[in-house]
Amino acid sequence: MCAKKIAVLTSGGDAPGMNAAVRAVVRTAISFGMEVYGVRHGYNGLLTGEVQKMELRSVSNIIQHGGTALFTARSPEFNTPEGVQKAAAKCRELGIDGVVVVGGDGSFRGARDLTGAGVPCIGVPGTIDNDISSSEYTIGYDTAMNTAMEMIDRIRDTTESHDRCSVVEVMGRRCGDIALNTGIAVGAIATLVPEVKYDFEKDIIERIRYAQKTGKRHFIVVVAEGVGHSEDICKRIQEETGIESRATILGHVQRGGSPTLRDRVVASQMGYHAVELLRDGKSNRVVVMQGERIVDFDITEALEMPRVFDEKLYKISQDLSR
Ligand SMILES: Nc1ncnc2c1ncn2[C@@H]1O[C@H](COP(=O)(O)OP(=O)(O)O)[C@@H](O)[C@H]1O
Ligand SMILES: O=P(O)(O)OC[C@H]1O[C@](O)(COP(=O)(O)O)[C@@H](O)[C@@H]1O
Ligand SMILES: [Mg+2]
Repeated sequence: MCAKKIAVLTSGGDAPGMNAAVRAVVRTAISFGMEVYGVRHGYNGLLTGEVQKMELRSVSNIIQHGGTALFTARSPEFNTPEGVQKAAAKCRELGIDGVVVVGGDGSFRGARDLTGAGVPCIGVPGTIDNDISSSEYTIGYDTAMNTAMEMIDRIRDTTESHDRCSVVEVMGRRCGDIALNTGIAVGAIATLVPEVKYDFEKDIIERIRYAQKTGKRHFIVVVAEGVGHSEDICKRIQEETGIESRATILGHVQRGGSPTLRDRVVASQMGYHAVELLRDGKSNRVVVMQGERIVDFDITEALEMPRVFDEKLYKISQDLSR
């Protein structure tokens, strides 16, 4: 059945570009003659009925803003069989026959369960981590990496002035993509990612010593959040090399800020595609990027796809940082 009255929500960690996705869903739905509702605070809004009708102007002036105008949440109540049934009942009560969920892997599991409870859902990947295995790209990733790069460039100015070593922790719970890319972009001497086991002596100390011999006097080590222990790593570097060292955890600064052009455009394409799917009577699909094209997969199959770590990019990062 083709959806006539749809809802859109943002869920999990916010990501720059989520607003562009919401705007695209709302305006596409209206141009297809559908009614569209905005759900606040992620799945929590479906449980409490925090739902409002959206018009063309409801999404004016948000495309350039970070965060999510619909707010977001991690909802423990929804993450139970009873919670999913309660949310499905609320959708039926409101006459909502399709939901676009903008979020990460956790949110997609929720979308799969809600579809199972009778409410057709479409997932749109919005997370800075780029950890959705079925998609080459997730909304917010480009902005977050550029923010991390700019912050580390600043750290480098002061690190260089003092001939120090800076250990910088970037976000990425189970995924080293932000670390790997920013590590290359800032010329880190070592980059630690959760996908590759590291040896402290070989992968950090020996690299620093070799570069010291060739005249290098300041060092940046990038550590993914999923590897952690950046304070300890920093202390050990200072103890073993005698180089004065400082640790910085970049944290949530990476999740905020105005989305880059890439995030705004990809979010617009993905939001549009999601509404096309609901218009065509599809459900339990996730919108993804494959080879720079926007396509879709079954959510359940997409969630089972293994993540592919870019070994070649990792090798490049190793060979260039000397
Ligand atoms: N296995 C699951 N089944 C149903 N709902 C889930 C599941 N995992 C997560 N969710 C819902 O999705 C929300 C967002 O997931 P989370 O993992 O926190 O963020 P993200 O979507 O960014 O990965 C959770 O708070 C929960 O309500
Ligand atoms: O803001 P919170 O809830 O502490 O979550 C932090 C986590 O969210 C992220 O920023 C994004 O992850 P999700 O997209 O899975 O929410 C991770 O990089 C980080 O580990
Ligand atoms: Mg996640």
